Amino acid sequence: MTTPDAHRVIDQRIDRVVPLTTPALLHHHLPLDAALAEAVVAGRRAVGRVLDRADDRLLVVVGPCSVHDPAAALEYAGRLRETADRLADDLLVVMRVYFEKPRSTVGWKGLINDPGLDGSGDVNTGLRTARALLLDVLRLGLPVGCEFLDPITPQYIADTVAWGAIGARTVESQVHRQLASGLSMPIGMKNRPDGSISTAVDAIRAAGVPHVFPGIDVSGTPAIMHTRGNADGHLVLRGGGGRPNYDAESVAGALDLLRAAGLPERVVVDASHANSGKDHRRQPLVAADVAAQLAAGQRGIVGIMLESFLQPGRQELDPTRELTYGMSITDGCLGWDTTTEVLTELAQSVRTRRASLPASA
Ligand SMILES: O=C[C@H](O)[C@H](O)COP(=O)(O)O
Ligand SMILES: C=C(OP(=O)(O)O)C(=O)O
Repeated sequence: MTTPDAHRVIDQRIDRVVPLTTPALLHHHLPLDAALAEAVVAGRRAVGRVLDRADDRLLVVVGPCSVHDPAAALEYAGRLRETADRLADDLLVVMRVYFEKPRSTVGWKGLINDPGLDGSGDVNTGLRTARALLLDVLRLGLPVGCEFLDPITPQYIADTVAWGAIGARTVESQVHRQLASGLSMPIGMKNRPDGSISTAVDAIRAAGVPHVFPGIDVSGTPAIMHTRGNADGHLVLRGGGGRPNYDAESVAGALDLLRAAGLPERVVVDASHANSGKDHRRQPLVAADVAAQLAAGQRGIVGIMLESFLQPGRQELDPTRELTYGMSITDGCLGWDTTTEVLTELAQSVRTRRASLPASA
């Protein structure tokens, strides 16, 4: 307190302050060893090569809408690893391991914020659980993808991540654009919930250049971050404003916007969210449309995102009822069987695209 009256003006709406572990301490207890660090570097490089079309495979970011049960997420990762290996000639599979949920109004904000699923907000446990799971997924041999929402969480987990997203609700935020400019992995910028694509294009441009902003360093100390800019920014089409934007015409329009902005013409299509009207049963239809575009030779689509878990659909987080194992508590997900069918179809479409294009294209 700086003056005797400070208590009258400081933290008037803060109920409680709980110490937070530092990134360095978490890394100390849950280290990324040399082999895993090499896997992260290789994963980021592989994603970058697909984005640059030096590799003609399709990037597939697939996994639960959110992780609420690490055991179920790890079981999912084990299954995904086998499928990813089987389809590795055509698909670069990155597992969605999402711990931070941006909410339209209120709701569960993800495992880092509330690992107890009960509003108790034990962020220290959340960070520890999240990092442990990320390391486990890496050990299984899968690269991971996360959304970065809170500006300080990357110091705790970003060293494990091969692909990141800035979500639809934060893509216009300067804080998130600055953050993306310093993140070490390729970052997908979602179009805004109202469907605005130009906002995401602006975000790619903003994150592509250096910034200076206050943050924390790995020791947890406040620090002025001088970033280099992220050249691997790309657009993620997730639909919005009541309409999808995965169809060929929308994709062509988005590629035009990127070209006009002097950016690489490449998009990832999110088959979920407003592209499926949040109905998981529609994701295969979106994927089939994307597959048809690929088979017709569309090279501007470099990736797809699917929300998928062990069980299809979603369930309410209701403290009075036991949760169904392997089912989403946020947006509805494809079940495992449908996921493998969709991935197999996408791999076939990549082969068709490859066969239809000259080798040097
Ligand atoms: O991906 C998950 C949700 O779409 C996102 O967190 C927003 O959810 P909400 O609109 O239910 O808050
Ligand atoms: C919240 C998400 O997506 P969006 O930002 O597109 O709503 C998500 O992918 O989990």
